[in-house]
Amino acid sequence: MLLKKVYTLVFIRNDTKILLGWKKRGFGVNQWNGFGGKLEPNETIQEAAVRELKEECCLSVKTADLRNIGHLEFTFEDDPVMMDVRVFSTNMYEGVPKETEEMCPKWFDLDRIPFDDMWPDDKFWFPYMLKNKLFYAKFHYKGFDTILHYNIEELESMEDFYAKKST
Ligand SMILES: COc1nc(N)nc2c1ncn2[C@H]1C[C@H](O)[C@@H](COP(=O)(O)OP(=O)(O)OP(=O)(O)O)O1
Repeated sequence: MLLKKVYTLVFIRNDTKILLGWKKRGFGVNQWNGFGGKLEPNETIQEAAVRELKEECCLSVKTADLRNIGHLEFTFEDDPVMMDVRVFSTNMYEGVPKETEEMCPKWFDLDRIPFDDMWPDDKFWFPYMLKNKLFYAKFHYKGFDTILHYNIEELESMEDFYAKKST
């Protein structure tokens, strides 16, 4: 049986650029990614997303300005934990991105995303995000470099997706 752990993943972007962070420690170290992490007790997913963004690159966002744009599930061979990742995006934020002990932020042009230095799954679902399509994707890894199989689908509505998932 799989144990589920919920994570957030936030992308700050506008029509031409996206903010990524270079992970300096922990899971996914030495790769670019969005900003996020595990939920703390008694925290909503949106609250966790806001907190992790602030902790990792010093930007402030309001929960109401976060748009849930996708859902990712990651499993790893011989590991009973499924990572359940809620993906958010916004162009509404306050502050200037700053390096922290966990992440070093940098803006990238949307046509120059550094996929060679990112999780291998990103190249499959980023195109949905960049075209403003909602998505649900599952990836099963062997180790951290090899995707054994995956599935990705476009969604009409995140609300309908979560409503169906909970039944
Ligand atoms: C496996 O593929 C993944 N791809 C992408 N793009 N992002 C992933 C993948 N697996 C995990 N993530 C995301 C989900 C989270 O945003 C972070 C991992 O969070 P982390 O382990 O750093 O959580 P924290 O609560 O910040 O951990 P600390 O206890 O170290 O602060 O990566």
